[in-house]
Amino acid sequence: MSVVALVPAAGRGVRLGLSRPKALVPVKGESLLLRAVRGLLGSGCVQHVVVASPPDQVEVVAAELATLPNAHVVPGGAERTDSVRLALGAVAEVAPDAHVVLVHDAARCFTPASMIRDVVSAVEAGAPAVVPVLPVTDTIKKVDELGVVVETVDRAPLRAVQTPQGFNIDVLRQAYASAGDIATDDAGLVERVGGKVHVVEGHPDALKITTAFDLAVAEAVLAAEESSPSD
Ligand SMILES: Nc1ccn([C@@H]2O[C@H](COP(=O)(O)OP(=O)(O)OP(=O)(O)O)[C@@H](O)[C@H]2O)c(=O)n1
Ligand SMILES: C[C@](O)(CO)[C@H](O)COP(=O)(O)O
Repeated sequence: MSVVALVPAAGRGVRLGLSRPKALVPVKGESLLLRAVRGLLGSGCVQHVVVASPPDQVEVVAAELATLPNAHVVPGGAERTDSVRLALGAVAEVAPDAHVVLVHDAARCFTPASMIRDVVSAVEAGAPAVVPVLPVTDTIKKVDELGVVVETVDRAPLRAVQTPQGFNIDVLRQAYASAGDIATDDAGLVERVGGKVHVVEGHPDALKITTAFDLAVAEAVLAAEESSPSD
């Protein structure tokens, strides 16, 4: 039995605004993707990784990961969900004995190993689906189409969701087979087919690098971790 991680990395990074796909953008000389995949394989609980690459960059991405054993590359799709679906389709060949599947954004490349292990452990303990979460710290308001506040939402039960998200592999396959096409995260598809999604504690270091500001934050996180490694 093995754990396989799917890494959707086929996005263009429009909000980051650089000339290359976001996953290939370097932070201190190493790409987000290389850092993310090495983090998964180095966590000690992931045996295989399937990366969904920008379709026109498959060879570049394969070369980027050439030093990592058990990292496989497939062409991604137009939306994140399409990329995950394509990577999931490769699992039967790449890791036929997989019982747990993680889905992890290349853009969350500083995720602590302990958080990856927590997600895997929760699935192995019997949860069909697991997401790491953080409490919401801002006040949250609903606004109408005119930009007027209609409600202040009680934030106590709200959580911001990170990746890796972990699944019993049959549960994720069933969700992708029957839940329809678009969701902003993979657990959302499981929810749609009535599956129970459990939570574990997330971590601020698992931020999703989306904007130039996030990239600057990532540089700072890396500098801090290099000066006092915790994992
Ligand atoms: N068609 C897509 C779109 C996104 N992703 C991946 O999904 C993750 C989360 O998406 P996001 O952070 O929004 O990345 P981008 O889509 O690249 O960003 P943007 O929306 O700014 O273009 C990223 O690792 C991204 O590469 C993907 O594999 N396939
Ligand atoms: C999957 C995700 O990272 C969970 O927070 C997030 O939903 C991805 O959203 P994006 O709009 O594709 O960046």
